[in-house]
Amino acid sequence: MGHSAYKLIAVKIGSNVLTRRDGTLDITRMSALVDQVAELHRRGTGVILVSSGAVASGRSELKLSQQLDTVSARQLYSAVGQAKLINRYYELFRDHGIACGQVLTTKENFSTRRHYLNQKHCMEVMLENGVIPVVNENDTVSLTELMFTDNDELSGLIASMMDVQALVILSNIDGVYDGDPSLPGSSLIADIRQVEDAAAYITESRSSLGRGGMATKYRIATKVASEGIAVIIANGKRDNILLDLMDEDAQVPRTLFHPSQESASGVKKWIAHSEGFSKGVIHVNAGAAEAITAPARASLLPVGVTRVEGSFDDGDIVRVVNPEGNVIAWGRIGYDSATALATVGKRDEKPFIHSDYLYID
Ligand SMILES: Nc1ncnc2c1ncn2[C@@H]1O[C@H](COP(=O)(O)OP(=O)(O)O)[C@@H](O)[C@H]1O
Ligand SMILES: N[C@@H](CCC(=O)OP(=O)(O)O)C(=O)O
Repeated sequence: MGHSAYKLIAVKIGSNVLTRRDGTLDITRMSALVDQVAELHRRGTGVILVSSGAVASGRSELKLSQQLDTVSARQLYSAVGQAKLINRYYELFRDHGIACGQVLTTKENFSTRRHYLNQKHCMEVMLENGVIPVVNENDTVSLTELMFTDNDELSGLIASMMDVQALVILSNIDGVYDGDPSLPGSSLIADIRQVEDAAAYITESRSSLGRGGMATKYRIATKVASEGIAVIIANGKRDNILLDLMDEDAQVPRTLFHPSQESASGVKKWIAHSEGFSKGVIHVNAGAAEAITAPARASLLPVGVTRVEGSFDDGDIVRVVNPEGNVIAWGRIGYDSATALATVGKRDEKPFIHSDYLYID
């Protein structure tokens, strides 16, 4: 697909793109990125921004006299920093005669289909009315154990939910390197296709402000690309980066994860990103494990289920575990937990999980 043909893209801007070395908000960089988003908007490409930077901008704003624990610091800094960040975006977009709006979300907002569709609707209304959504995690109220790994994970969920054609992840590095990027022998991998596996190259190192590092970017990028969405990792500190990425003739360094040709259904995409917030566990016997993972993809029937754990409602996401105790699939369950318990092992009952709603990793 020609890049200019993108109708809707998501752009994730990492903390370190928006902050200077001393931790202060880099307004010049922010302004340059907003100019490019505004230009794309004028050309008819819808843009959803996923912007980090709340904690970093709050931290540089406040001079505290006492030491704070991690949670207090995150809550305080993000409360102040997000206000500052969105205010900047608002003013910068207004200079272009464009309105932007704030979407603050948490992992729980993706955990039930109802919340998920509600959130999707909100962003659709914004886009239909020419408003640019600026998304971030609601760090002030997120529980530590239920947080997104980082905004890369959040941007993957948003890209998948909104059916964008491309997800651009802007970081402080040109893309994925085939070795430690700080070593002279390492070079940038320009293209990653589904069959290749570059995971071995990625180390745990990350920038001083980033949460997840390249490992989450890579994991998210391959998953999103497998859903038919192009994913580009590029350097947000490079001038004109966004417009150059959209221009096929511009030779700009980046890593492109080529999109799979098979696009997944809306429900399957939701399930694929839901592993972290499944509500229950369905243990299955060997026959059922084989049937649901076979290429023909059978539905999971009660007769193959040996045990059910957890409390869930009809329509929630559950994990499917084989007799060896490994998670082999996720799916949207067709029973609440009480009815599921009463139906375990029975014949001639409707599927626990219909094959359309089963996701095999
Ligand atoms: N193979 C690799 N290729 C590129 N970057 C890598 C690799 N392995 C580790 N990294 C690190 O990942 C960092 C980017 O991730 P992160 O710090 O989370 O950025 P962001 O704040 O933009 O999300 C790079 O600055 C780099 O130090
Ligand atoms: N929600 C946080 C983002 C933290 C985060 O994931 O940062 P990054 O790794 O730079 O994308 C903030 O706005 O500070």
